Amino acid sequence: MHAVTSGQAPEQAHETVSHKIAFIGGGNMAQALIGGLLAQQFKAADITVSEPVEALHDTLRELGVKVTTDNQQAVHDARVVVLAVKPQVMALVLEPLRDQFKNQLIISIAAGVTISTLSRLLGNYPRIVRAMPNTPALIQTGASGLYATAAVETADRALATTVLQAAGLVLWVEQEQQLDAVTAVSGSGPAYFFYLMEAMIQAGQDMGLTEAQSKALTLQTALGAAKMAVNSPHSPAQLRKNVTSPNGTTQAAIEAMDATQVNVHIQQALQAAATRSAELAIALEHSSATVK
Ligand SMILES: NC(=O)C1=CN([C@@H]2O[C@H](COP(=O)(O)OP(=O)(O)OC[C@H]3O[C@@H](n4cnc5c(N)ncnc54)[C@H](O)[C@@H]3O)[C@@H](O)[C@H]2O)C=CC1
Ligand SMILES: O=C(O)[C@@H]1CCC=N1
Repeated sequence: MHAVTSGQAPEQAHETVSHKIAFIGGGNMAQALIGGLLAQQFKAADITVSEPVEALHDTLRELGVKVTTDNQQAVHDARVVVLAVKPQVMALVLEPLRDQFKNQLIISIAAGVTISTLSRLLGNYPRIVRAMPNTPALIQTGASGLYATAAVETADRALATTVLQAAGLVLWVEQEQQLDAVTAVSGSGPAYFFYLMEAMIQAGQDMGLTEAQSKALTLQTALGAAKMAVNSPHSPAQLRKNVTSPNGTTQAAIEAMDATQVNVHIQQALQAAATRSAELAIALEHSSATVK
């Protein structure tokens, strides 16, 4: 795995980029990515979202983008098409689009849907990049893993990098299978930190803080720890040791976590995410039917 680019908002943030981008699906992840694009160098007028759920249209229109329910219309003039629907409906969504792609770069963000499945569903269309972003894209603090076959040209790779870089860190992987690990670590990753926050907020309340107090302390601590880990020359392991005074309170907490093998459980949880990503790939590989 190698980094093509890293860091947060790109340096050229205020230059306008004029590429027509169509999103098929306007749900959570599409909205997060659009938030990143709009905060960077992309124009709302160049973005079209096709979303069948009318209840989402007002939210999408508030972003300033064009909204439609017609997937074919959305992709027609686009330079980039982002497939942002659930893996389980990808086959149904792509079937009517099969003959609609001429020069568009397709970026699929669907977990576990392989390039070969996408290409097959689109009649061997070659210009496809798979990406696995995450929801902090909304605040340009996302992390995306990208993969494309050797058939995808440098210019298309660069364009995919530009689009996803508007959301934060971009890493290209050299093997498609590595996207299962990316999905487990960063795609689903925000949920693990939110889970830890939930548990810490509850623990603070159980020990006598109000919910507001416990939440404020937990969130600021998460922010501080993340910023330290990103900016420090030391590893997370060293930073943890720095907090841990001999026979102190942190040692008591870490010993309690080690006693119940919290680290092993976290590794098992990420493995479950990667396994599910691989399962989706297998289920969709030969089928055009929906998958559970
Ligand atoms: N939510 C997350 O944190 C991440 C999600 N992903 C991937 O992004 C994709 C979308 O996930 P979410 O945004 O969370 O789901 P979501 O359910 O919020 O959004 C999917 C949208 O697709 C729309 N849709 C359904 N059928 C459609 C059709 N025929 N044509 C156009 N749109 C249609 C739905 O109405 C829905 O609004 C999934 O494939 C997921 O694996 C990837 C990275 C992170
Ligand atoms: O839970 C999911 O399937 C999606 C993919 C990564 C994050 N959310």
